[in-house]
Parts: sequence; C-alpha cells; structure tokens
Amino acid sequence: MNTIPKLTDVYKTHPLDIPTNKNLDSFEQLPDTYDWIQPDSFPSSLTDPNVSLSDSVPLIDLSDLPNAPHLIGNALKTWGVFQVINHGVPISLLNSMESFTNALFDLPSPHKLKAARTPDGVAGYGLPRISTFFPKRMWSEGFTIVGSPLEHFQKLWPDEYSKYCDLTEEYSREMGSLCGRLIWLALGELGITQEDVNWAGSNGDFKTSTNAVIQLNSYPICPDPDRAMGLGAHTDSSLLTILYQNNSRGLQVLREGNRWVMVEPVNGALVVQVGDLLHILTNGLYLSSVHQAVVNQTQKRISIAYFFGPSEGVEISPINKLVTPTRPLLYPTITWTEYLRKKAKLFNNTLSSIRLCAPPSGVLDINDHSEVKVG
Ligand SMILES: C=C1C[C@]23C[C@H]1CC[C@H]2[C@@]12CCC[C@@](C)(C(=O)O1)[C@H]2[C@@H]3C(=O)O
Ligand SMILES: O=C(O)CCC(=O)C(=O)O
Ligand SMILES: [Fe+2]
Repeated sequence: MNTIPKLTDVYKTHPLDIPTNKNLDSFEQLPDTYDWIQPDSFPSSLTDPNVSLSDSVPLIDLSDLPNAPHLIGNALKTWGVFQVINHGVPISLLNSMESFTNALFDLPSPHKLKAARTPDGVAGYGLPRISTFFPKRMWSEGFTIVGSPLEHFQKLWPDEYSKYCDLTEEYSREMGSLCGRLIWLALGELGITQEDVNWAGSNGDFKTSTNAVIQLNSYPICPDPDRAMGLGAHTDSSLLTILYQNNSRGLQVLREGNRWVMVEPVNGALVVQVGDLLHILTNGLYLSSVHQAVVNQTQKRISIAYFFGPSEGVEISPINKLVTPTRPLLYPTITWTEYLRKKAKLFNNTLSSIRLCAPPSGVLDINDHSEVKVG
C-alpha cells in the first residue's frame, strides 16, 4: 500500500539551509545584502502619480446579503483578493493573536533559534523558504505552524506554552470555518454545488479534508524602506489565504499584472486571497493573487497568514463543470504536497509549468513577474 506523504515531510527530498537574519533592529544603515535597489519593475500607487488611487482592493461586508456572494465572485475573478468585514471572527481573538505574535518575535534571537526550522522541515522560526529565489535578503522573520505547535512552544515558553497552544488552536478553528463559508460562497457564484466537490466531506464542511498552516510574519523598522523588501512577490500555494494585518500598511497586490496596489488597512478587516490551488480548482477562473510585503521606517509590522488547503490525500483538479469547449482543461490533478514540492523548485513558474494549454485571456501569467531586477 502506498503511504500518503505528510505535509510536514514535503521538503525532506529538497532540504535547504537558509541562514536566519541577524537582529535587524541593530542596523542604522541598510546593509548591501538587503538592498534590492528596485524592488520591482512595476509602478506603485504610493510612488507613481499615474497610478490611480481610486483603484483599491474591494472591501466586502459579509453581512451584506444578498449582495456579498456576487461581490466576492467578482473580486476573485478580477483581483484574486478582497478585504472582508463582519466576518464573524471575534476581534478580541485577533487582538490576542497579535499580542502573542509580538511576544514571540520580541524574544531574544538566541531564544527564538531554539525553535528554528530545520533545513528539511516546514514548521518553526526562520526566513520563509522563498527567500532563496531572490538575490537579496528579505527584511523580515517568520514563524510557521503546521499541526500542533506544542514542541516548539515548549522550547520558547517552558511555563506558558499551553495557553499559546490553545490560542493558536482557537484561531485555526475560527479561520477554518470562515474559509469554509467563503469557499462555498465563492464556488456558488460559479454555479458549483456540494455535489461537484466530492472531497469536501459529507456535509461540505471540509473538516476532515483540509489542513492549515499558520505563518506569523514580522517586519522590523527599516532604515531605508524604499530599497528593502519585507517579503518578495509571490502567490500562495493554498486554496485560500486569510491574512490579518491589523492597522499596518505593507501588503501590496499586483493589479492586472502591471502595477502594485497597497491593501489599505481597515480596522478589524481580514484580507482574503486566492491561492494557486483554488485557481486550479476553478480552472483558472479565480486569479491567484500575486502579492508582496514592503517595510517602513516608523513602526514595526506583523502579519498573520492562515493558509487553508486540502488534506494530504486530497487530489485537486479543475471542477468538471468549469471545463467547457471555450474553456478547456487548464491544469492536471495534483495534491497540496505534490504542488509544494514543485513550488520548492520552480517558485513563481510552478503554475505555468503544469498548465496543459495556453490560458484564456484574463488568466494572469505570473511567469512574467517572477524576475526581480536588482542593480
Ligand atoms: C504550506 C505552505 C505554504 C507556504 C509553504 C508551506 C509552509 C510555509 C508557507 C509560506 C509562508 C510565507 C510565504 C510562502 C510563499 C513561503 O515561502 O512559505 C508560503 C508558502 C506558500 O504558500 O507557498
Ligand atoms: O505580511 C504580509 O502582508 C504578507 C504575508 C504573506 O504574503 C504571506 O505570509 O504569505
Ligand atoms: Fe503570501
């Protein structure tokens, strides 16, 4: 019998030793290794007067029925991202997670390194794996949680680990149920019902058929933010990602493949982004959001990403109903672990590498944007 590869084992075949950042707070000047010079070749609405400021990421009120589903469908077809309010996740829980995230990154460096991610592991403290695809260092640090964080939290907080375990568990539960709701609203807009998604579980609650990864990000104050980059341009591999960025700017999304738009923080709002697997599931109809995080000189920033994806054994392929003569099958069948393995090698070229035919117009080809110009 074949054993199904575990999410925590995806990088076993492709280990990478990524050095962690020095204490970034100690720099008064931007070291050359962090100088991206031109972070990207696209104009940004912050710096380029020709980029319209009215072009902003849709903000959707989830309690606005009957309009919300249609607004979500539109946002995901044209942007691949929206912000949501009245999402049902208690604000107090978001605040607690934020305090916890700050507490984690405020620990002294040698202490954080007790929970360092190993070269062949997924979970733990360190620079995100994608940093190896960029010639310069990213101005950030991260902590990845897959399954139970118990072992790592015991090392970080020998006395208080259990309250932090409970907190992340509650956060996962709330985010998971929000993701389930959002996925059905989004798929409903494409005429998809529960019968069309055989892996969603008997009552369509995705409970046993999904897996989640939580990524905590920290972006210390940067002495020269225009030359630095917090997290380089990428798409998420998930089905859906829910990002909490509280009141701090930094997240930018690529609009129509040619300009960066800042996702302006809205109190209590969550950012919802399409990941590569939902793009595959919808046969390219929903756009996988290309995004990056920039840094600033005035306040440190944290963000919390919740990646919602299918369980280890679940095979994702474009939903039959979304394959038509005018919209031929765009992607093959793939599991999350298989996809992550490919992504570890091909990064922003992964989607196009598995594509079965040329995409219809409207499907963003992130291929063209994977190259970061330095110098
Ligand atoms: C389940 C996931 C999702 C991962 C890989 C693996 C664990 C960590 C996630 C992130 C977190 C930071 C950005 C990203 C782009 C990265 O480098 O690591 C994400 C990546 C992905 O969405 O591809
Ligand atoms: O910090 C942010 O705003 C973006 C984080 C992100 O894109 C990620 O963790 O995948
Ligand atoms: Fe991301």
